[in-house]
Amino acid sequence: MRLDYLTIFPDFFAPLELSLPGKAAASGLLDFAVHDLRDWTHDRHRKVDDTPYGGGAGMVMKPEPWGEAFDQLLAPGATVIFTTPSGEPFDQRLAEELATRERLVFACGRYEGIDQRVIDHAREIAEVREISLGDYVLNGGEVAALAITEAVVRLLPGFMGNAESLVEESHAQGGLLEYPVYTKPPLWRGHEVPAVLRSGDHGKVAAWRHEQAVRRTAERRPDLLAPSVLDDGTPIVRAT
Ligand SMILES: COc1cc(COC(=O)c2cn[nH]c2)cc(-c2cccnc2)c1
Repeated sequence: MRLDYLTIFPDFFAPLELSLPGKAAASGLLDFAVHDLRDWTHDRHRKVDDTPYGGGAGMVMKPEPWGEAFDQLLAPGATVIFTTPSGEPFDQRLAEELATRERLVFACGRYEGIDQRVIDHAREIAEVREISLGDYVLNGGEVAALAITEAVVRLLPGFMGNAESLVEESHAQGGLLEYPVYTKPPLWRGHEVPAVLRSGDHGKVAAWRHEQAVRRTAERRPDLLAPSVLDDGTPIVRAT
């Protein structure tokens, strides 16, 4: 998989040098490049933003630098990801879908956003996904791009040392939250490890873990348990 990042803060992605296992990058499993959007400006001030048509506070990112950057980066088969509060919600299912792509180009917006024509133009030449990390506003799309990168890359074959742990993870096991986990010592500051986990009875351990996952999900994320459609397929719309 090839990953490209377009940003006015390229240093934001320095952690990728640390976090993406060196062997993976070296073994050709993964290749990435960070690009400074200002490299596609031609004025003395390397201007990337301007005032919004229609007025209003803040600045909007100009279309020209993005267009020239895309001309260079959007090889056939690329998927462009705009990280934005107005995007589709990112979840494990979407991570699994993105992990099937050959090339992801992250377009990290700043200010009040990117001129809409950039997204409209990108849709004419590539697969485009507008993705939100959550219902909050960040100053830029870089943090979301890093989070999405980590969730996707760890799903690629050969990345997780112990592929078995991927299978067991929550949001993959029928959408239940993860059960509580324990390790040595058996007693710590007056807290004991649940006896069942030390019983050696794998059946009982599995049952206990499932029960804990269901209980935790019911307490913290009842929305994950509630059906979204009626038996006849009619979508259930919940009053918020
Ligand atoms: C303040 O307005 C914004 C902020 C951001 C930064 O990203 C987030 O805040 C975010 C991302 N996932 N959850 C929140 C991006 C855009 C934007 C980007 C592209 C096209 N259009 C708009 C706009």
